[in-house]
Amino acid sequence: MRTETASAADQAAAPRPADWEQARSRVYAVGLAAAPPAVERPLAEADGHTLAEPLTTRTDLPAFPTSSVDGWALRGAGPWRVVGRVLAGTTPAPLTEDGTTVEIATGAMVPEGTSAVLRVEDSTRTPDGLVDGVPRTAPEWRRPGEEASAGEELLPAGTPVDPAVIGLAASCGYDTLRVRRQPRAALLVFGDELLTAGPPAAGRVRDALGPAVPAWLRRYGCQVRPADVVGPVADTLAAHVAALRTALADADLVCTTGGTMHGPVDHLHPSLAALGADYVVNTVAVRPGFPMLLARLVDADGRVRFVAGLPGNPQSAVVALVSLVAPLLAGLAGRPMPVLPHATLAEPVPGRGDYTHLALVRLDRVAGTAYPVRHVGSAMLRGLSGADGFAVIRPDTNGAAGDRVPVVPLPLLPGERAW
Ligand SMILES: Nc1nc2c(c(=O)[nH]1)N[C@H]1C(S)=C(S)[C@@H](COP(=O)(O)OP(=O)(O)OC[C@H]3O[C@@H](n4cnc5c(N)ncnc54)[C@H](O)[C@@H]3O)O[C@H]1N2
Ligand code: MOO
Repeated sequence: MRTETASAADQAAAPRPADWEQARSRVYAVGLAAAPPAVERPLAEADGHTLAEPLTTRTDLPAFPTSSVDGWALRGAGPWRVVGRVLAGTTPAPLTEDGTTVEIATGAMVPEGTSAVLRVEDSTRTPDGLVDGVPRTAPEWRRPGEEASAGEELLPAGTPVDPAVIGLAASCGYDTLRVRRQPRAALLVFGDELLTAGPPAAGRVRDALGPAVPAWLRRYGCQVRPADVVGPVADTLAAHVAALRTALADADLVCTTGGTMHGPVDHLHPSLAALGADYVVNTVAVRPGFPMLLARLVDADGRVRFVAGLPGNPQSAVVALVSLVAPLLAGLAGRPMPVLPHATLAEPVPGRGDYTHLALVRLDRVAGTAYPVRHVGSAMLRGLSGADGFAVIRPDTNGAAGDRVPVVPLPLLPGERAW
């Protein structure tokens, strides 16, 4: 991948912005190539990780013939003489004689020799204590391998581990899973004009990204410790380089906010040059957020770390998260490239010339339509707080009502935007 990058020192202040889709593919590929080695995690700690190997079942599922009802395991024709009882969790003796039965509990192993299972509610007792009744035609037990055969692949490597996956892994015999650990991220907020408390005033704005970006990063499956959120970092090159070095010691990914341009106190590019970083992407042909960047550092021992430069305008920073950071993290976790869902535009959305336009939209999930929201300036967060994601208007096009367009979703949780 080294050929795809250019050293920070080499690139001039006005590099050619990368096409938005190409930038996404490139950062994903570079992330995948740098995915950290697999680790073993107990099932109870595996949620949110990613399968490093396919999940193959260790036994047939179910592993033994299992009664699905409470009733009677019967052999031959009835009425049947009761010769015992089998509860879940034991290996029963075979039923060897026609006309005999054992009482059986749901989940118990069906004795060898059983020809049918009769539900308790379908059974009666004869005056002399025999069991009588007519078994239902549908089988009342689960056959071994009905759900899966031993050794069968149930889920591919790269599958995000969620509670359903954890339950499946437990049911087919796993105590631990080999997973990719969650990437560790840090955040440096640049701009010592920023206020970290109270209302904005006197030319100073509140830092809106220090509190929000770590929460977005965690939703993308990163670990971000509170101590790894630092800022505002003083507006000097030395302070920027020092803060980056410290953050890079532990993190796989350091996100920075602000300073992506080339103003008098924009020190990100010179800092990357000082650290010997390569650009994976240096500016993207997207509005808003074009100054976004992703740089890579490779240690002498081959350890790879990334710096994602998020523009200072708050909505632009989020555009950079969904555009570059999300595919990078998918790659680092060994997950597939995120597939973008599509929606039908309910209203026209203008294009942005030869740049991709990411336009905040609210989705009507039932109808599959996307409504542009208001208050969407790159310095604003009001529109974002009511949006589900960004409609993608490709370069040199305008979005007309009725057009099907890709949507980059925000990593929202169930229940959010339900109002
Ligand atoms: N001469 C040019 N100037 C600018 C251009 C351009 O093309 N030519 N592009 C503009 C665009 S687009 C963006 S985006 C910004 C990117 O600037 P930086 O990443 O260098 O960010 P700053 O200059 O530090 O800040 C920009 C803006 O955002 C506010 N800000 C910064 N950090 C935060 C924060 N944590 N929370 C809330 N608001 C923040 C800051 O006060 C500025 O208003 O450059 C344009 N300039
Ligand atoms: O690209 Mo800037 O991010 O338009 O505000």
